Parts: sequence; structure tokens; C-alpha cells
Amino acid sequence: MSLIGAHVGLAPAGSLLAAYRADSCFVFSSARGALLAEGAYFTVSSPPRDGGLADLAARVGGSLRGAAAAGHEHPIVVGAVPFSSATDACLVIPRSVRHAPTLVPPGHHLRYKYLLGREEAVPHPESYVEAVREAITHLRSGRLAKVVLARSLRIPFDGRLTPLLAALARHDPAGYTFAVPLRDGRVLLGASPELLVSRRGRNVAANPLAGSAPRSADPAEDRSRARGLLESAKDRHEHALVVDAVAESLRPLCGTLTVPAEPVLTRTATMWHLSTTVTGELADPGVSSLTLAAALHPTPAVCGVPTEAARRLIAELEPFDRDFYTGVVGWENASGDGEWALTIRCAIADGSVISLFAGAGIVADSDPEAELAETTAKFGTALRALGLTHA
Ligand SMILES: C=C(O[C@@H]1C=C(C(=O)O)C=C[C@H]1O)C(=O)O
Repeated sequence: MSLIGAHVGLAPAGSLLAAYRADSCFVFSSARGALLAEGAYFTVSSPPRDGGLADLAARVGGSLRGAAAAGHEHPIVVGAVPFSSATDACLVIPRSVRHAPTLVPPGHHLRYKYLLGREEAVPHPESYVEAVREAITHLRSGRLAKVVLARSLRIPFDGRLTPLLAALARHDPAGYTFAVPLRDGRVLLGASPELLVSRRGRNVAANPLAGSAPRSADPAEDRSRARGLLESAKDRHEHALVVDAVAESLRPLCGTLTVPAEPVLTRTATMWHLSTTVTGELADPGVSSLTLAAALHPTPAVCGVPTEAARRLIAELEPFDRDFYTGVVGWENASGDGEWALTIRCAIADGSVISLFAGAGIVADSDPEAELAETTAKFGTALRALGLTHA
């Protein structure tokens, strides 16, 4: 039997994990369901550097139409797009796709091991605080309103990716769990809480998050941190900058657009966030989900305001390449429907080393030590899935 275009019906979620092979499978699980895609029927090539994501979105549409015309029964495109167009995207039309309900793997309570200096921090925490201070001087000068600064941890790794993927899905089943085999053998994995954009027919949704507080194991303290976040003028401002930018990018493409006036609280296993769900109806139903993503990416949730000034400051102050961190990950089908999440709360496994990434939005009245603590807490998503915790 040829596997090309095979569309294996709804499988139990457990069988999806059993079929997972890190070097060849793409996995994406959201509240809408899970999919495991295998093999490359067609690899979408990245456009020239100046083509940008809009060009890539057009290529994806053309590749899907081409695959359907060539007899592929259910072509979809899956993969990840990096933060910057200086890195090639990793998008393929797989040979086969299995669908399953949202992944919620069973598991027992884990005992976490302390990290205890096994990590290499890039930059060192003190240098990160210094970079945040420097960013604040730029922000106070008024040239920028927001910039997102990130840091990375490199940790020795045993290379076992299936248990890592299962633990990511188990800890945050309400989010977007993903695993992407990159072309050079590395694997991108994570559990993102943030939907950049989804399209179902004419319906568009985006769920910008910005403004964060670490969770606490003590329920009273946890509630108080959530309340503090909802009432924080600094976090409300940081959040509004993202919502305004998302609405501004979607408005020209939508006949109707609903933007709630107030954010709500949302939580992951490790963080509280301010959250706004923006919904709209497409003016032109021919606009694909990746075209919508191209209009939005990078939002100020991961870059800043204004975008180009923030991009330059990030290049100046971050001593590592973001690569696929703060890009997008997801899928699109031949009718243009799709789901694209931000690649945050993620890690890139490279043989015996795994690199974790976490960033925080900086505004003029940010506190550098609090931003360091926020990034430390955000590492918690991948760290806990690795069975590790900060001392
Ligand atoms: C950049 C990250 O997260 C983003 C930044 C946030 C913030 O600054 O409050 C919140 C959610 C994300 O949009 C990350 O997790 O690495």
C-alpha cells in the first residue's frame, strides 16, 4: 500500500506517542486535537532572504495545490518558521498524517532533580540583568515602547525525546505541544501557551499573551500573584501594546474584528499571563492561515514596538541566535485552514545537549531582577519536562 496521502483516521492519543520517532515525525497537539505527520512528500523551500514570510505563505499555498493536483489525497503543510528570515523555514507536506484527540499522556508524580550548575547560561544571569538595564535606558529615551529580551540555558541531555514530548503534553495539555525534526538533525520541542493565529473557514482567532507572573505552589500566594498581575499598570500596558499591534495587523484582512477591552488571566503549570482572545471574520476567504501569520509575525509578544527598532536592539543585546525560538509552529491544509502557535517555552535538542529559551517583555518601568525571575520561571516548562528544577 502506498503511504502517499494516507490519512489514518482517529487514533487513540497513546498510539500517537507510540508511533513517535524523533528524527522523522512532526507532532502538534492543541485543544483542537493532535496530529503526527511522517515523511516528506514535498519540502517547501524558503524564499530568498528578502521574500519574507508572506512569500513563504504563498509558496505553501502553491505547494498544497500542486500536491492535490498530483493526487495527494489530504495534503497539509506542517513545520516551523524561525524568528528571522535569515534562517530557512522548515515546512513539509508529509507523506502520511495520523490524527488523534488532544495528547494528555498519563503519568505519575515526578520527583525533580536539582539543576545544580549543570547548565551553561547564555548570557550569564548578571549579564542578562545588565542587558535589561541597557534596554530600559533605550525605552526611557522614548525611541521604543517595548522590547523582548531572551536568554538560553544549555544542559547535558540523554537524548530521550519521547518521554520529554509526553511530559510536555502532560504538564500543559491546554496549550500547544509540538515536536519538529529540523533539517540538520536537531529537534525543536515545546509546550507553548500562545496561539499566534488560527483560521477555520472565515473564522480567525489570535490569542496574544503578555504580562506574566510566576506561579506559586502555595494556593493563597498563587492567587495573590494572579490578582497582582491583573491589577498591574505596567503589565496592562505591556499587554495592550501587543493586543493593539495584533488588531492593527488583522483589521485590514477582516470584515469584522472583535477585540475585548480587558484582558483575562490564563495559566500554565508554571506561569500566569494576561490574555486576550481576538476574533474576526475574513473579508476574503482566500487568505490562508499562514498569510495571516505572516501579517502578524513577529508580534510585540516576542519582538517589540516598533518592530524594526526592537529587532535591532535584540540583535545588539542578545548574545545568541534565536533560531526557531520565537518563530511559529503549526499546520495548514489545502483549504487554507490552520493553526500557528508561537515557538516559546521550547527547547532545541542537539545530540547530547539541549538548549532552552525564555524571554520577557521589557517596558520603561520594568524591574531588571523581576524580568530575570520571569525568564527563570518560564524555563520551568521545559525543565520540569526534563525532570529538572532550579535549586
Ligand atoms: C517570550 C516569551 O513569552 C512571551 C512574553 C510574555 C511576557 O513578557 O509577559 C508572555 C508571553 C509570551 O508572549 C517566552 O516565553 O520566552
